[in-house]
Amino acid sequence: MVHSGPTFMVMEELHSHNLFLFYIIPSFLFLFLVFKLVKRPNSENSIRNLPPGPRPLPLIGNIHQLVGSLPTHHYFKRLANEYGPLMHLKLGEVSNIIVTSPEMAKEIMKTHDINFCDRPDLLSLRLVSYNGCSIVFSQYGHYWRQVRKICTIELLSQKRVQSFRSIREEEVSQLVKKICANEGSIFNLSQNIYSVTYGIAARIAFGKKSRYQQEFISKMNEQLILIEGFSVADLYPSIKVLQIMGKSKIEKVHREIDRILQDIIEEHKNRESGNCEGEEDLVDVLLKFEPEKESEFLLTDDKIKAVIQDIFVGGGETSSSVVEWGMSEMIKNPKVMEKAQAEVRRVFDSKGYVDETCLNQLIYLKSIIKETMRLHPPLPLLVPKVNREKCQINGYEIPAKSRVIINAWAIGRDPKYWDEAESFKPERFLNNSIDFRGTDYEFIPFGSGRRICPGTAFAIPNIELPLAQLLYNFDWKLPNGMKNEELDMIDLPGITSKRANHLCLIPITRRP
Ligand code: HEM
Repeated sequence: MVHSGPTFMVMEELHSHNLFLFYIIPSFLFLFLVFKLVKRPNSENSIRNLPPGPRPLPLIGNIHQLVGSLPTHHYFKRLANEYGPLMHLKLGEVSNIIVTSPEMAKEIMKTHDINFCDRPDLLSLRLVSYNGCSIVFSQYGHYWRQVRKICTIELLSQKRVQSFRSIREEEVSQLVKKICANEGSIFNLSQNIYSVTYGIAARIAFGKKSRYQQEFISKMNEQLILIEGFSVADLYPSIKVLQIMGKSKIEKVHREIDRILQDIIEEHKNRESGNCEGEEDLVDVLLKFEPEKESEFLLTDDKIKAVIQDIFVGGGETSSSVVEWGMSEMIKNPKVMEKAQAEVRRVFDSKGYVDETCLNQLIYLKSIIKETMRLHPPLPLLVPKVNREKCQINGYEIPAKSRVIINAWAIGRDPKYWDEAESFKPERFLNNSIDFRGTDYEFIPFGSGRRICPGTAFAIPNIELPLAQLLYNFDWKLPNGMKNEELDMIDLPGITSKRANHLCLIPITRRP
């Protein structure tokens, strides 16, 4: 879901040497400096005992320590090695608290959870979420509770997820057919995995025959990229002119998405009056709460549009990333791949094809999926939180309204909690109760506490089914005589941790 995080998005912008950054910042820094020199000290100067962190420079704070070609979660991990699991970083004029241990994560998401349940109010996110009406970016309170409850019951429950089984099976079978047709040649698995999971999300959200599907997917991707590189204004919230200037590009894409979503809603409203029949999709479900209906809780069109985007990005982006990294790790670790293939083939050979009926028997595959999310959590920095009130954590003072970032990626690789932390060893999850439900703080790919991801039941079959199909039907090798160990595992700077380079493999169809 978009999962879009504020501060670290900004870092990606810096990595890509965004022109905006270089032209706009110098022009305003001078004015800002003068302004700050005249108007000091601010309230932050008077705060004592902040968590340790590198010394900030005037104006830019610690931004310079995060500039380079690596993703932001790598820099945060390096700095945490020096400054500890609760670290204070000043980025622009904003206080950030970076959390890098299970104990500190538990403090934030369990002990003090209710204080840390808000989200940062950022320019780009405000725009794309219709003023904070999406589940992921709404502030903690009545609206968030209601809209999350509707989605959990009506869309994300086990029963509902089960009802989407035929959609998943059809879409993944199409992928298998496409791969068969490309047997022996180089196949871009990354691209095709993303289009399958987005295809599933689109069908569940809009219904079978949406003519807008492709256009919507491509605009959403455009918006995600813009969100990632669009937050200079959010580093300097007090410079209002940056907020105004920052809007234009994202506003344009957002208007296009808005138009598509409004058309889809209108189409569904007409269909509701009896034109068409078919399975209930997400838009049908949300329209039950439109203001004309007799419901206790009402959703306007804008709110419906915000929620569709949540589900769409949540349903598409994150699951694809797990499938992509899972296949990458198995290519790099051929023994794991062989063992997984043997399991899938043993379970499904009597049937002769893979469907969802026996996915539960794939115990080793499930441990591969956990191990993949340990090393490559789709949202490496989760989704940032904000605390309403000042509080004490581990003896340090956390100022009110700090942006709190939890580095789940670094926690999953900490040798203090994991043997051979950097190695891909799915066996560690066999005969082991560690799970991603949010109570084992050394393994938190879905977050924890009140704002834990509500999409786990929805996500798991989206990951298991494609992986089982890829393992059952094909053997895989790297192109151009490349050796398994030569496959790079570089992640793209961004709020979601995709592979930087597409995974391209040669499929060989298995003929039992
Ligand atoms: C492997 C798949 C997924 C991963 C790893 C994942 C991870 C996350 C994480 C880390 C958060 C933030 C938790 C926090 O703030 O502590 C989140 C929030 C959220 N996710 Fe997911 N997610 C996945 C799939 C999905 C799916 C399939 C959906 C829906 C179809 C979904 C919908 C949401 C929503 C609506 C939120 C916002 C919750 C809130 O703020 O109350 N996610 N997800």
